[in-house]
Amino acid sequence: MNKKASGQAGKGEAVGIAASGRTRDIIRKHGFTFKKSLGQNFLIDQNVLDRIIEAAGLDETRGALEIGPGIGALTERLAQAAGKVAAVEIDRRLIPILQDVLSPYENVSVVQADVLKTDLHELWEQKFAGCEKVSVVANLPYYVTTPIIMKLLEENLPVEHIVVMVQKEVAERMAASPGGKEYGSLSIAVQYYCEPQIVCKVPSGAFIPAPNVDSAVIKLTRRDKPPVEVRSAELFFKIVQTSFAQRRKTISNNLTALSGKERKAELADLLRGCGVEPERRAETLSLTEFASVTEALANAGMIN
Ligand SMILES: C[S@@+](CC[C@H](N)C(=O)[O-])C[C@H]1O[C@@H](n2cnc3c(N)ncnc32)[C@H](O)[C@@H]1O
Repeated sequence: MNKKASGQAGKGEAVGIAASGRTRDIIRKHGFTFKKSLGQNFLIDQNVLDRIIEAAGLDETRGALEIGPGIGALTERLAQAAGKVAAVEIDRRLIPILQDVLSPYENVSVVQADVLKTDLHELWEQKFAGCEKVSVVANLPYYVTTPIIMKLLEENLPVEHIVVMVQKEVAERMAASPGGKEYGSLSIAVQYYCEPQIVCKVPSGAFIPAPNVDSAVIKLTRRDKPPVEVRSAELFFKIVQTSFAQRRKTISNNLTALSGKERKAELADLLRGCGVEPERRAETLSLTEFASVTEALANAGMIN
């Protein structure tokens, strides 16, 4: 197995395709049929697998949690690179195929479950005892990308990196800076907990069946502490969500939902005090500005 990354793509560039017939052979052997409703687009490209494994930075002291192993193309590579691997797959039909494909590896355990209904803290304790660090590495089912990412971020799991394949536009939203249309509450949530880096863009031909959208691999490195100080993450995200409630409205108009119309003038003064003109839109505010606004509104008793 070639472990060396062969694609030369730099940050965010498209990676070259090197399709493998192995996935097709396994699918044929087991007579597997894809379920679109479960986001089943299997990765058949060796260059992309190389890039994911390289970005995850695994070794025998580290663990990897894979969400949605499919027929195990990435799982096999994780088993070779990490000390322990746990893979959570919702589709029961894939379990015997995974048992067959992964039979040479003693360090992999497959769990049949919906990851969104799984107690990940318990899974961590059961599957990763003795691992120094654990990363999440996956080609995510696109229909549930955001709920999975938010679960991983909000549950405060001891994750080192999250290296995931997602729809290209979603990767761009996660990594976006203030001022553009991609920047929104997902960017802020991701950047509050992690440092994002787009590893490579991936064309639809890297999968079978080919999805209708382009994809990208993104690496999220968990921060030791958030880049801004707020009295409570819950209040901070309440301000962010409310500020983006209607993107075309000004921040002042959106935040009136919290302050009440009768305190609109006071709200405008508070925003100015934070260096934020009330006519600005949420998409122009940095994390630091959202943190200042959170503190000002909390001090004024406009949110609790
Ligand atoms: C995009 S495919 C990736 C398959 C494989 N890892 C690969 O790269 O070829 C997504 C996988 O996630 C599984 N899946 C979908 N929803 C899931 C959920 N809620 N929990 C766990 N697995 C899920 C699908 O059955 C499928 O195997």
